Amino acid sequence: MARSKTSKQWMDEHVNDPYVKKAQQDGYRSRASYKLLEINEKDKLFGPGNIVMDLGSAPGGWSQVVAPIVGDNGRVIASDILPMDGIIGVTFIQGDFTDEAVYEQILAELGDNKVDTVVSDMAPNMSGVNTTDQYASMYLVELALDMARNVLKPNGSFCAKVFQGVGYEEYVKDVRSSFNKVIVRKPAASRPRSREVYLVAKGFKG
Ligand SMILES: C[S@@+](CC[C@H](N)C(=O)[O-])C[C@H]1O[C@@H](n2cnc3c(N)ncnc32)[C@H](O)[C@@H]1O
Repeated sequence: MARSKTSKQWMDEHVNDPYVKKAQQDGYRSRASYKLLEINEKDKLFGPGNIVMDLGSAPGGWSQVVAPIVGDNGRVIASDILPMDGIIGVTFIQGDFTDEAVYEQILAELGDNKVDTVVSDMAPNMSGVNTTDQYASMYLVELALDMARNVLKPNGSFCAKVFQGVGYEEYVKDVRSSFNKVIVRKPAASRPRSREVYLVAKGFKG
């Protein structure tokens, strides 16, 4: 009963959501595109010729934003546990990011290149149990930070979705230890009642 009420609420919200409508009009696969567009407008996360890694990329809304900006001289390496339809200029690797073999496959795809910006919009399937969900999501952002530390060029950038809750403050501190500047963003397209925020970290200390 409670469940069907929640799904109805979700469906009503989804149908009336201005970003869902806008995404359909603009040809974006996801309303999440508007979060990254807003963040990039403010924080200039990537530009022409950049190499960008997009973690938790499906269905592709963020890659669709990044690929035309980095252009023909740039590169986007995207990965998700779910399949993703192709996007010109984007190399996609499907697999579970917590699986070491997948992590290694992403590194292999990169070869000797270093990355200008790592973005992560990864979020686990929510079980509804707050502590379980919080631990699962913190684990994913910790792995994303680990990847960023491995692949970023000195002065590179990192942007990750993080849920405020247990472990959040420690995580922000950990990010601060590797970057010169860390800002917390809550884009307009992020639902107010969601505990998600986006950490934008610039100036990787290398
Ligand atoms: C909010 S969605 C990303 C939306 C995307 N940024 C876009 O604009 O289309 C979160 C994604 O994280 C992915 N994800 C969750 N757990 C993952 C894992 N263990 N490994 C890889 N991807 C994962 C989900 O499959 C989902 O596609």
